[in-house]
Amino acid sequence: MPNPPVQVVWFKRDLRTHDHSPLVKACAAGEVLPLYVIEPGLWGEPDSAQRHWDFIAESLDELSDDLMSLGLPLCVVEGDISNVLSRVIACLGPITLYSHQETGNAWTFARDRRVSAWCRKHRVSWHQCRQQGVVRGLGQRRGWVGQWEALVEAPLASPSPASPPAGWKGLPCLPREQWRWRALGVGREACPGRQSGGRRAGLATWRSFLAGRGERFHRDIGSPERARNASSRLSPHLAWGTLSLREVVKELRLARSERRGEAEWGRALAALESRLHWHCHFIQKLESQPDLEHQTMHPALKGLREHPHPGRLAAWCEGRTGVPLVDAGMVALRETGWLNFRMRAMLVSFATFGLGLPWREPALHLARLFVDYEPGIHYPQVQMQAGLTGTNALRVYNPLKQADERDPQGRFVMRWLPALAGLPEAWRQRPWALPTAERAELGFVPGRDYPLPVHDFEAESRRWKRIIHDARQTPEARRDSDVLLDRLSSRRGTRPRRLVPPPSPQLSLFSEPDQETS
Ligand SMILES: Cc1cc2nc3c(=O)[nH]c(=O)nc-3n(C[C@H](O)[C@H](O)[C@H](O)COP(=O)(O)OP(=O)(O)OC[C@H]3O[C@@H](n4cnc5c(N)ncnc54)[C@H](O)[C@@H]3O)c2cc1C
Repeated sequence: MPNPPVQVVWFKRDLRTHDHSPLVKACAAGEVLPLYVIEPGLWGEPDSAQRHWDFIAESLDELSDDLMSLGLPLCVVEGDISNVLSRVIACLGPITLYSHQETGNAWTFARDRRVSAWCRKHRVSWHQCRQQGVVRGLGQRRGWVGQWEALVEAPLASPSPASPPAGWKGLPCLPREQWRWRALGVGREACPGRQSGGRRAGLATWRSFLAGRGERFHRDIGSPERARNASSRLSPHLAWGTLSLREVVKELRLARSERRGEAEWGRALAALESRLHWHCHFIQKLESQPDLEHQTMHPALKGLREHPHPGRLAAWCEGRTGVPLVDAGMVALRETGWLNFRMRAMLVSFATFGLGLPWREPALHLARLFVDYEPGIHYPQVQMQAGLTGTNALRVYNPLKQADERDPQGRFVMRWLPALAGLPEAWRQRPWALPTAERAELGFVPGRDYPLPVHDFEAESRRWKRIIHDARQTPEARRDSDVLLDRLSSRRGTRPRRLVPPPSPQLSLFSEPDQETS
């Protein structure tokens, strides 16, 4: 009689054992091999960075311990996933493959197609489960909200103890010390203030939010300084899957019912729940239109802003544009790997409108700096803030106005740009305008002690706003906007659909045999 297959659980952006449907199913089915593959192709992509790996490695460390308590080893292997799976079969015999669905970048999409073909060729069943409220192969958004609700309302899944296959030690699993401190990726800037990886750090962050620091969430998330403490800080844990979206939403709803009658908490928790919807709403956009990673979203806006301006790009990337709130944001991001939403939006808005840069290089630079880099949120957000969706109101952030509203005393700017700390409050956000008398008295020379603005960013912004506004007004552009709205928006309304969008390119992944969703 042939051996029963070994259940291989392939961990990707789901570095936990709790509420992990593929692991639960595998443990119920037989002997289990938990597998994490360090894929050189993925780490050679321009959006990868050492800080991502450092967060992942800390998370794998804990995952390994948590699996051990179920009786299972974590096998970390380096190589191409199809080769690794072939090696597993050679060593252990037939397998069944389990994983979560992934909406990653174009590289992971292509890799999943290769894995799918490999599975067909080797007659391996590949069971893929949903972990986000993202629906694979969705052509348009009607009913999407109901599907999100069904996912988060489903019970949490706990794996039972299981045994590994007897021969697993014959696999080329790397010892912990070899992967734990590995140097990988292209973005190597040190990140001393990075959030720690691992489920325990994720739970501690989440519990501290619920226990107190979240009460002012809705009031403080717009402040670059206060948002660090007031917002949930769940993003890297959701992006790398040390926490599951479902467990967070369930605990959030419980907290909402326990705090009924506490008005501030009610507003704060409702605001957070909306954002957990947006999380999946944005990832669904990339799932439905994967070329958003490389292509400008709206056809009428393609090819408009193409001049690379290498000097301006370098100044923006290095935090020396001469505009303090922009530069402080970039330095804070480099040092900590995190910024609040508004600062992220402003950095993109400044790069694309204020400096007239094409969106792609700034998007990659930010992807490498965000510890929580999540392609499905990142690229649609970048396109939106660059004014390229054609469907949203054109919103351009002026960093001087933002500074007056969000950092009026210049605390954030002083913290990240110490060169400006000695200036009186009125000039911290506009050091170029420091009067001559004060320059002598303070010994501060604009252009020497802090860069002068590289460019007339206000005039450049107005120019791009006009160009993009005009390009959106043609009948063809409006027609294209309707198609995009139908495909990518999750409005609940009954607006009649005017055009049928083309089928989703991801549909091919969904419709391959041996794939299931749950
Ligand atoms: C240009 C740009 C790029 C971005 N890139 C990323 C990215 O790569 N990864 C990422 O997780 N977020 C990204 N965001 C969204 C948002 O800024 C971050 O999720 C948020 O700042 C993370 O901090 P937090 O966990 O404390 O968020 P909270 O405000 O506490 O929100 C909780 C969770 O909700 C989700 N969320 C919050 N705001 C948004 C939003 N506007 N759109 C979609 N989901 C949201 C995130 O998963 C977040 O962790 C981007 C925003 C912009 C403008």
